[in-house]
Amino acid sequence: MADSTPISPGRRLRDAWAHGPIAIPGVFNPLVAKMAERLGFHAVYLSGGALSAGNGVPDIGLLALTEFTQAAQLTAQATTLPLLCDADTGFGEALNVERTVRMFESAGVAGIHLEDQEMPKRCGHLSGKSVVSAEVMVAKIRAAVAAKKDKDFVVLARTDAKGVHGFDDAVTRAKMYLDAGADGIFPEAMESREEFERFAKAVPGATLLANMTEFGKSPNIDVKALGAMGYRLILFPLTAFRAAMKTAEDTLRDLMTNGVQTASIPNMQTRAELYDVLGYTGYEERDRAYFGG
Ligand SMILES: C[C@](O)(C(=O)O)[C@H](CC(=O)O)C(=O)O
Ligand SMILES: [Mg+2]
Repeated sequence: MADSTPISPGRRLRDAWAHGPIAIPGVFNPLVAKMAERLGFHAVYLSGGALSAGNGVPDIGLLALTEFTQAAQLTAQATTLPLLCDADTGFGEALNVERTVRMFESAGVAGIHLEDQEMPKRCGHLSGKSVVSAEVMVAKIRAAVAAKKDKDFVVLARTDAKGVHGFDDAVTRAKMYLDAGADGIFPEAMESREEFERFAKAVPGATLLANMTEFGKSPNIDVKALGAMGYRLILFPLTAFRAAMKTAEDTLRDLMTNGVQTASIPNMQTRAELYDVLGYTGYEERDRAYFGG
């Protein structure tokens, strides 16, 4: 008899990168997740930076775990794609991390990344960060691995150590984090193509994530080239967010200046396009069918 167990989100994320490398776009709301699915992406990402900025606060660990998991749940429900979530520093210490993992997992998320920054954390591409000891981070990873119900739920360890203690410490930490049970490593803020390459060689065989955020310390490298270096998950955390915010500002400026939005209309998603992504007609058809029509 065929196994009817549904494939878990974590399993789907692992399967996606096994065929990888995959581009994982940050989706700053559930509608954007639907768009990404339609465009053929294999996974989507909930960025702490975008979630924070979208709610009007900087990315320094101000939003609560429940605010993250609520956004994650709505996003996961909007798409069949596996959702990778930013879990910042885990919302506390090792015991908090247990609960963090349980909450993200029950929100329907495929996996998270946890970072080794000290609070208040900041964007990994800013200077002046500090990191906790490797031992503290190892404890958090052990707690995360112990807490997951689905063995395929993905726990990636991000190290911000490169910008604090240098490249070698990032490599040492990566190895410790893998030994502690992390499924892969996110080396934050590599500063050149050569550093991305060197890191991949220093941690052979590991599942690696490359963060292609804009206006930071890393160069923008394409998915194919990063794949050839050994990276499997290529993150574009704020790409669509930054573009959308720029368009929003331009549109509001146009309206403010001209008292009418006509010039901005060509930049807009149309009503028909919106309803198409939402599957609006399907709702109407089902409603009629429930009434026997
Ligand atoms: C990946 C990241 O953690 C995020 O929240 O999206 C950020 C991205 C950014 O601020 O550019 C980070 O790299 O710290
Ligand atoms: Mg973040």
